[in-house]
Amino acid sequence: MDMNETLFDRLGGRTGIDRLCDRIVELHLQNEAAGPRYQALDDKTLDHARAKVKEFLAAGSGGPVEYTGRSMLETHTGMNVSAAEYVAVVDDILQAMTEMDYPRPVCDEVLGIAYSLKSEIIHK
Ligand code: HEM
Repeated sequence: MDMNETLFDRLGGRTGIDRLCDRIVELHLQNEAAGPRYQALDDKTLDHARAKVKEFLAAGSGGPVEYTGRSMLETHTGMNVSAAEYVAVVDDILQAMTEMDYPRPVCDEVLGIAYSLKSEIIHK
């Protein structure tokens, strides 16, 4: 592995990240635990959230992108997201990455980012 390559590059740049996030949101919509949260959104709100998630991962993985969305705390405050919903969302991330054949170390890095955000998202 080229250690100079950013996570953004290893995710396939913006093309790979956009495709990955599309699949993650598709899985969220079908998810038994977390699905209702996303099904409840109107198309415009869901499209907006999907676009911001792409930007968030592109910026957070070291890509040449600025995140212009709301903070994780601000976004999820008032939702009272449960720990079970959180696990369900992280499961979808791993499933999408596995389907897309990302190497395990790349999956682990993304899951690490997801877990690092947990306290900003659940029970808020
Ligand atoms: C790794 C964990 C997560 C990340 C990185 C994440 C990221 C984001 C981002 C970037 C947005 C859009 C922010 C904006 O509009 O400016 C968003 C919105 C949203 N997230 Fe999360 N999220 C996570 C976990 C969750 C969980 C566990 C749930 C609950 C099942 C959830 C439910 C939602 C909903 C419903 C919205 C749309 C809010 C709205 O605009 O009304 N998220 N999330």
